[in-house]
Amino acid sequence: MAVAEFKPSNSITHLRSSSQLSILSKRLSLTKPCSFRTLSRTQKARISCSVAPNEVQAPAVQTQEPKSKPECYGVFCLTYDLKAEAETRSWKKLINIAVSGAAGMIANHLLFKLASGEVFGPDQPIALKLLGSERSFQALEGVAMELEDSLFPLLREVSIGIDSYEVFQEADWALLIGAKPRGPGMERAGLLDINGQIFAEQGKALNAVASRNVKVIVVGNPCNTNALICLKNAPNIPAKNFHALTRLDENRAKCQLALKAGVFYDKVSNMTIWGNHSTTQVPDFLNARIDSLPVKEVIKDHKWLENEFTEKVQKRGGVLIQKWGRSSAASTAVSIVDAMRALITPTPEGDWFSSGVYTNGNPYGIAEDIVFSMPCRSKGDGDYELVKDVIFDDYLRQRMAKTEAELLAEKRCVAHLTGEGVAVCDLPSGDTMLPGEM
Ligand SMILES: NC(=O)c1ccc[n+]([C@@H]2O[C@H](COP(=O)([O-])OP(=O)(O)OC[C@H]3O[C@@H](n4cnc5c(N)ncnc54)[C@H](O)[C@@H]3O)[C@@H](O)[C@H]2O)c1
Repeated sequence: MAVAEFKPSNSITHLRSSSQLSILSKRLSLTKPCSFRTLSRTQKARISCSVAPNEVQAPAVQTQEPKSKPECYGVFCLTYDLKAEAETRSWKKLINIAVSGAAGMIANHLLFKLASGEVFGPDQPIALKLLGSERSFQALEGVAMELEDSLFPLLREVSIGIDSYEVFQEADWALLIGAKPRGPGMERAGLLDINGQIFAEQGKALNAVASRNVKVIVVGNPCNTNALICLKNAPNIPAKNFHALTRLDENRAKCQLALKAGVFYDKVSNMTIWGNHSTTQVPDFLNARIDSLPVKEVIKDHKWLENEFTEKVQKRGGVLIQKWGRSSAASTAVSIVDAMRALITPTPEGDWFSSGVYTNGNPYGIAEDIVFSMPCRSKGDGDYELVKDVIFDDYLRQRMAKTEAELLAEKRCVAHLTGEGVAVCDLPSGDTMLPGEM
C-alpha cells in the first residue's frame, strides 16, 4: 500500500471514511468544511478536501481526542495515493469486523490472522474495529501499533474505542471476546451476572448500529448464555445470526479421536459438540466418523469413548491451564477462524460443523429458546442449516439432557437481562467449570 504524506497546503487529500474528515478538520482548525465525493467504482465514499494555506489558522497540532471515541488509528488515518489503488480494483467491498476484548490474549492471535487474509482470502480488504475496556485502552493502542507495524496490505482501516455504540457501527461481523474472568471464590451465578450485563449492553449496541445482517460470534464465557442475552437485546437482528463458540471443543474432540485411532486428524469428520461450552458439553462419538466409518467401528474400546474421551474433551481447557499457566488463546483464535470460515465456505459434502446456535425450531427435541451447540451445515453464504440425519441412543440423550438442564438453569439466572422478568438462580449442584478454567 503506498501511503502519501499529508501536506496541509493546497493538497487534495483522499480520506477513507467520513469520520476521518472531522479528525482532519480538527487537526487543521479548518474554517470551511471540506467537500465530499463518492467514487462509484469502489462504491465507497471518499472525501476530497482542498486546503488552502490561508484556511489554516493554526499549525497542524494533533489535538487529544476523547478516549471513548473510536477513530482511525495512526497510519490508518493517513492518506494514500489513489494511483496505487489501481492494484486494488479487483478487490471486494470492505468488510467491517468488530472485535471486543481486542487487547486480550485471544485477540492478540486472532487479529493478525484476520489482517493477513486467513479468513476472507487475499482479495478481501478488511477494517478492524477494536473494542476494549477503559482499563485496557492503552494496551489497545499497543495492539493497534503492532497492526501498523505489520504492513498488512488487506488491512485498510483500524479504529479503537471503548464505546460499543461507536465501535460496532456498520459491523458486518462482531467477534465478542471481551469478558471478565471469574475471580477467586466467585460463583458461576456471579460470573453470569457480571458478564451478562456486558453482553446485554453489546446486544443493544449491535441492534442500534451494526449491519442488519451482522454475524455475531460470542466467545466470552459463559458463551452460550452470553449469546442468548446478546440476541435477546438485539431484536432487529435475526437470532440465527448469533453463535456461541464451541468450535474449539470440536477441534479438541477430533484431536483426541485421531490420537486414539492412530490416524491424522483430518480423517475425523462429522464431529458434533452438543450443548453448553462447559464441562457438561457432549462430544458426540455416535455420529462422528473416522475415515468415513462410524467411530465405534474404528475405536472398539467403547468404555474409553464413554468415559475417558468425553471427560478429556470436557476438561481439556482446565488441564491446559495447569500446564501453561493461562487459558488457551492461540488454539481459541484458530477455532474462531475455523468458525468464521465454516460460515463463508460451503461445508464439504456429507460433513458438518458445531456451533452454539439458537434452538428455534430444532429437529432434535431440545428445549426452545436457548443457545445450544448443534451440528450445522452452510452453503457458504454466512447462514447455516441444522443437520437432520443424526442418530441418538440412550447414552447421548441422557448426556444431552444434563447439558440442556444446565443451560435452562443459566437462562433463569439471567432473566433480568433477557427481558423475561425476575432472575431465579438455581444452577445444578456441582460446579461444572468452564472448559477454560481450573
Ligand atoms: N468459547 C471458547 O471456546 C473460549 C475459549 C477460551 C476462552 N474463552 C473466553 O474468552 C474470554 C476472553 O479470553 P482471553 O484469554 O482473551 O482473556 P483476556 O483477559 O486476555 O482478555 C479479555 C479482554 O477483554 C477486555 N474486556 C473486559 N470487559 C470488556 C468489555 N466490557 N468490553 C470490551 N472489552 C472488555 C479486558 O480488558 C481484556 O483485555 C474469556 O471469557 C474466556 O473465558 C472462550
